[in-house]
Amino acid sequence: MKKLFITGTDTDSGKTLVSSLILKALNRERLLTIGFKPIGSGGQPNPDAEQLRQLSTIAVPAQAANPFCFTPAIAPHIAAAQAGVKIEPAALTTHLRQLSLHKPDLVLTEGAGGWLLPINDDEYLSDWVVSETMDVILVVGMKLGCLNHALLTAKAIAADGGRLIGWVANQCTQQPMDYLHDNLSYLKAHMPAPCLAYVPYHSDTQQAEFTEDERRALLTAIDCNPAVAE
Ligand SMILES: Nc1ncnc2c1ncn2[C@@H]1O[C@H](COP(=O)(O)OP(=O)(O)OP(=O)(O)O)[C@@H](O)[C@H]1O
Ligand SMILES: C[C@H](N)[C@H](N)CCCCCC(=O)O
Ligand SMILES: [Mg+2]
Repeated sequence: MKKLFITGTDTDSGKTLVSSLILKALNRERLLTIGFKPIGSGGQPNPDAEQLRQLSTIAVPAQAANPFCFTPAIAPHIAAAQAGVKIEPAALTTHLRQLSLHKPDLVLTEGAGGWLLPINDDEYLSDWVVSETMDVILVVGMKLGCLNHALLTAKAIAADGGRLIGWVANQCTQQPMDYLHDNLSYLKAHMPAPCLAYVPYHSDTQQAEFTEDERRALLTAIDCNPAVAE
């Protein structure tokens, strides 16, 4: 079972949208997929988890797809403390193992916020991701400030011992950022992993899909040979 983790340069950078595009691309290869949002804040049920559940080929209950679910749209460790819950890495692993019993080819785990998300007073989600040896894809929300956010995140992933296999540029604002092309070129030259896709702004995100080349780049990055999967 492959374990893919989707992180972002920030909250609202486009992790759920890009996760959805990845699931759509993998589903076309008839791979068995489960979308997992272990920790979510901002709604019950969590809207991200529900979106990923709809695009997963294996159906799992809402609670299994999003075991730590908090209503207020605040940092999850604060919401957890308010609810009298402590989020611990061992529990995250238990929930992931439960999903593995469905025998998926791939579990796509969406983070919350960015790479260094506190899960309690002492621990970060990123440490659990590294301990689970997940492949990481970084979603870069293309807006002013993203160069620093993308480069810092890539540095942190490497320093933590994580495996960044690629990044996706996501035009997360309706008005494209100024000098988009120059910013993209800079990141392509300086990020330590390949750019797998550029996602333009979509007025209807449900219609969004990767191009054929992007789908192939993704399958190569996660080491899924289409010929074998078909
Ligand atoms: N390329 C895009 N085109 C149109 N809308 C977008 C695009 N990227 C992001 N959005 C919109 O911006 C909002 C934030 O995107 P998204 O929910 O994917 O971010 P996120 O990183 O998953 O946030 P969170 O940290 O809450 O999980 C959503 O309403 C989404 O539809
Ligand atoms: C509510 C929001 N959309 C996300 N679900 C949670 C973002 C947490 C960010 C924590 C932080 O880094 O400050
Ligand atoms: Mg999301």
